[in-house]
Amino acid sequence: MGKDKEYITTSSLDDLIEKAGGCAVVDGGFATQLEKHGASINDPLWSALCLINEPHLIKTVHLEYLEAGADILVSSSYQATIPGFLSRGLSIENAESLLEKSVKVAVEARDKFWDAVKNVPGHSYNRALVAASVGSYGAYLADGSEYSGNYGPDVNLEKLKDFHRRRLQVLVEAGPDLIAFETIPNKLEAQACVELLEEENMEIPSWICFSSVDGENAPSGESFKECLHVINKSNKVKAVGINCAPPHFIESLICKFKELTEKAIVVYPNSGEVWDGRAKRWLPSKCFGEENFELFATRWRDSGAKLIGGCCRTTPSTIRAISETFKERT
Ligand SMILES: C[S+](C)CC[C@H](N)C(=O)O
Ligand SMILES: N[C@@H](CCS)C(=O)O
Ligand SMILES: [Zn+2]
Repeated sequence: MGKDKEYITTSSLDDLIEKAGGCAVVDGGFATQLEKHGASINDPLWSALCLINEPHLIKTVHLEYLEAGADILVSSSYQATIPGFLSRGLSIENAESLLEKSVKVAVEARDKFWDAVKNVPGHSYNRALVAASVGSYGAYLADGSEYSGNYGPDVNLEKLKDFHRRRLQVLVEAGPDLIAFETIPNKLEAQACVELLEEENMEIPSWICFSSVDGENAPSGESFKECLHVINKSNKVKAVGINCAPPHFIESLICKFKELTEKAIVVYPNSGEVWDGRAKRWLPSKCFGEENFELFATRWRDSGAKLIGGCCRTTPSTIRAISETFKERT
């Protein structure tokens, strides 16, 4: 009986973590790697502009992260939203089809890569999972508010649920393995995500990641204790953590999260550079260089994180270093 229950509640995400030796590797900055290929994304749609202008680059970037050893690909939909696309003159049908495309391209890249490597003797890859990226409302606003959590007095729970609902439905219909809520900056939006997962009866696992600008709290100033209290009530959320925050915040946040939740912990920090939302550019990190990333990643793994990768300004070389370091130790 105990075994049956265990079997039934095991998700594809748990399986992957186990196959990866206890800690799976998430990919790195999608937008960052697009830019390395010359994509211009200084735009309110940011990385989602590529879905319109340069869709061929999306698959290239996904394949580069797979080749580097990513166990999980995060799709190109972070800043892809129906209102965002409508404001560019696209129809609802076109907007939805671009959302669908963001997942399908990632699935195609995963399948192509896996077909090529699965029978190669001695290969060290896992069949990757595709996470549909759901960026925060602040990402859509394109004013840097995913790092402040300040949505103003007019944004309430229902408005956030309305904003996320249709996009989530379309992304999930396209067939990802999981849902990745990214850079959630406040408790209200975490609540909206949790309620939507229940109301829409989502059957694939989700993770919810917060940003953090002080290394202790959500960007809104609300404590992670409050934020995780909301998330712990949901069985649909399988992992919770931090993305796109500086790497030197991560170890202590993992320790904090371990006290606040039984869920798996996911961390994929940025390079430590700081986003200037007005100028739309990254400002240099004061105390972090990319060369340290895999050493930090080992400490995050030893602290108990089960999903580790990179966010903005990290690249396939960051992910390769993490993947190789982890594989040496398993
Ligand atoms: C993760 S941030 C660097 C993405 C871009 C931001 N939402 C903006 O549009 O300004
Ligand atoms: N995964 C996103 C960034 C999240 S902050 C992207 O690179 O498009
Ligand atoms: Zn990021």
